[in-house]
Amino acid sequence: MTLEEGAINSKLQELGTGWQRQGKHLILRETFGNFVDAMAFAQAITPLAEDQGHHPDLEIGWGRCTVLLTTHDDGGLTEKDFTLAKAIDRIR
Ligand SMILES: C[C@H](O)[C@H](O)[C@H]1CNC2=NC(N)=NC(=O)C2=N1
Repeated sequence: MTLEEGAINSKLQELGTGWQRQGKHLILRETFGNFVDAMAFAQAITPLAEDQGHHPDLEIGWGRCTVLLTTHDDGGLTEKDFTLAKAIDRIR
């Protein structure tokens, strides 16, 4: 079940700095000093996603890893996206 606007805005405030809401996505653009660290960040997210059965779209380039969260099955933002975002915050 997708979250209502008010719930999305209040949950967004509970997340770490840098998370942005764009339409049906939560987005985090992390930067690094090299490609290896960007890849390592993506790899560190892997077990969190597997544990939660919820998977981000990741875009990796030199010095950057962009995390996009949405619940494809429901067509928008759900609790699952915020739960994964919080877990990602703990490994930043
Ligand atoms: C069958 C499987 O559990 C589902 O397709 C899950 C897997 N991971 C998922 N991840 C995300 N981000 N959205 C989903 O709707 C989703 N669905």
